[in-house]
Amino acid sequence: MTGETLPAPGQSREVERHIFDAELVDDDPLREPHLNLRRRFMNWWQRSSRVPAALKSRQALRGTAVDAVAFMVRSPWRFISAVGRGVAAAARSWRRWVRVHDYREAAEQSDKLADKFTEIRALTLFRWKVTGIVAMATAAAATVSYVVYGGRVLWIAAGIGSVVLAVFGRRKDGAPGRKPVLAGPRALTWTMDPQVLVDAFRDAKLIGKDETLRLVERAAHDGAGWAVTVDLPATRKAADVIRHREALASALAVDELQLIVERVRGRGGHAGRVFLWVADEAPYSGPPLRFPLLDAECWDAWRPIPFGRDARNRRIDLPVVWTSLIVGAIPRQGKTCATRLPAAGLILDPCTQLYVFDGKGGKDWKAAEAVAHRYVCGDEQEHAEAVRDYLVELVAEVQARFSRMSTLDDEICPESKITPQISRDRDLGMPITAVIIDEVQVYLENPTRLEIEGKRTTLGAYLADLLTYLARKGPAVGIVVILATQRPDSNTIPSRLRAVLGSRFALRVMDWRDSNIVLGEQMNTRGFDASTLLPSHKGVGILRPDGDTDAGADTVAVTVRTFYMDNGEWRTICERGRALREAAGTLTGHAAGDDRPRAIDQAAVAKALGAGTDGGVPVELPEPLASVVEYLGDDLDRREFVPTAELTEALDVEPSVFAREMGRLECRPTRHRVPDATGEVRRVRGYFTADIRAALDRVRDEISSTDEAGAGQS
Ligand SMILES: Nc1ncnc2c1ncn2[C@@H]1O[C@H](COP(=O)(O)OP(=O)(O)OP(=O)(O)O)[C@@H](O)[C@H]1O
Repeated sequence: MTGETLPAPGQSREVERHIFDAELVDDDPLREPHLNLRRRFMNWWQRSSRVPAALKSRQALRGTAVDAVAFMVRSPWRFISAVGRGVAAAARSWRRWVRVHDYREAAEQSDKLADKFTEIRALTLFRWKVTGIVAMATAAAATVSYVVYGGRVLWIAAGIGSVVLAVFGRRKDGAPGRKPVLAGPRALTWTMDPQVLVDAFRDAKLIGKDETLRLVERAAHDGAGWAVTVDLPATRKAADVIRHREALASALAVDELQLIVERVRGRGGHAGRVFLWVADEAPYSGPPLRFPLLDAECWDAWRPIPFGRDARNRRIDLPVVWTSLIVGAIPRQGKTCATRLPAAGLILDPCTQLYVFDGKGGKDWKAAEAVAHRYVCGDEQEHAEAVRDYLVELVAEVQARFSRMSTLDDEICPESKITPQISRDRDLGMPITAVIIDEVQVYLENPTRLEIEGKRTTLGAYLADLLTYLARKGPAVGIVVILATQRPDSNTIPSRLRAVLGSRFALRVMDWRDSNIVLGEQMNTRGFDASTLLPSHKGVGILRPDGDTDAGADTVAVTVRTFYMDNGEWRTICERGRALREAAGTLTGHAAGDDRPRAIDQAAVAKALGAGTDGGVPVELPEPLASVVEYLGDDLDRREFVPTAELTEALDVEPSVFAREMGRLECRPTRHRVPDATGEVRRVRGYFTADIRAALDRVRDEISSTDEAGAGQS
């Protein structure tokens, strides 16, 4: 994924060299002493600790001026609130004094309240009298002063009094009773007062009561929002702030879609440095975003394809070669539009071959017929069978490409992986080949029973096997698999297929489970849940690209509003793609009127698939059981008990969510005595492996009985 274009490193080196040369060449020797003096003065100015930091650069001066203006603007309000707090604090202190609070408390604690009662009462009465006398004396003094000197003196006295109260009531961190219980709305106040930001972090439980933040960069307006960079206290992690973004948004009184939290990596970044950006208003609204490739004459499939913009309006590009993509959403959220974006990039590269299968059977993909090497549109049996035949053809093609690649010399093929040069060399016959399937669930749910090389299966399961093979092995030889589905549930998209799809894009889905199915296990607990997107957010989804994002490996996903292309514009792209292919002589297959299937070695294909699935159809275990079984491996039989803490840490899951999901599988935790690292025996919560094995058997039984019932019906 890439953002806005930055100057190439080579360019910046060139700029540096220019400055260096200019400093060496000086043909006026008379200016030299003057220049030296100036340089030495500047050096001293920059390094001297006596010169205030604010005067050392224009930027620092501007920052200080902004701070000063903000301070002046805030001062009246801060003064009034400090006086208010001073009045409350003074009243509270007087009350404690007049009630002889300390003496009373001490007597209470030593059980001598009854003995001291008369003394305390006498003291209380005396203090009330003192209060009365002081009040009367003050009133008399005020009246006399007013009569003698006029109203001015009262104003001066009130001024001095309020300054004294303001000093008395100034906010001290952690002082009880000095903080109002009900704070006003926080939105944007944090930009003026970093203390509000610290309070928000404390309220969201991201830092402790006694901990604070270090401001790395002061809040500044950046694009359509406010940005700030802070350092967390030692031992606190930026990844946790990202995970609990929603709590922080609540503490800052903004919608979670308005808040962007990123870990700062690379130079100047570390595990505890967080960048926050808060949008001024709800992002992702406004008119649809125009697709930049509408103005491109052609495109290189190897370049990341413009996909959309994030909340900060940064362009998000999606690489498609060497990876694969799944798009999932409930109907009418912009799934087809999102899938057509990478397809458009591939169409505009005349060296790319396209297999387009539309399970919906509408006109969304009709225009692609003009460029597609293979094209199927419809949800009938014949269509599912045609898709199967073409996928088998592709699996055979992958095998053929691997064997051809093994004969290439190291110079052409250095890594036994396709390169741009190989993909464009027509003699090698390995163009980038994209399989794009919209509404893939239509084909994957096909229940027709099949027997492939003696193994009983369904047509849908066989298609899933073929796609799994293509997504797993294909990228290395230039095969790109792009799938879109309206039903991102675990029964429709088997986990063996999901596991090999590199990039994921989830538009709005029904619940967090569906979101996790598209984006990956536990992504909701890491702060990414596509079910929280709004219905009005058409084309807005969470993108989890293959590999690291610019924001680093901890920011695994980004919310993106996709570019939009209407049917007319889509048709224009397809027509342009056809013209490019005609000119390059690369129009083949369906688009060139040739739908003849290629001769295939079915046995070799079945063997390849068999090797990929360990010779049998794997049983689909529900999560988190699948992850627990995978983590424990042989320990599932060897160990007797596994502590919950060990499992939740290893699987990186929220303990409460984990307990609930395991409970649903009738697997409940118990307390058991286990020795810790020091050998001391302690009672800890966890699961007996016998219970996990029993849950595993139950799930396997359920799956096989459903399979048999399905077979019986057909
Ligand atoms: N990026 C976008 N920006 C603005 N509007 C969009 C965007 N993407 C989609 N839409 C709107 O959403 C509507 C539905 O889009 P689309 O047909 O792609 O949804 P879908 O999820 O494929 O629907 P279905 O499941 O019925 O096929 C479109 O008609 C369009 O008006």
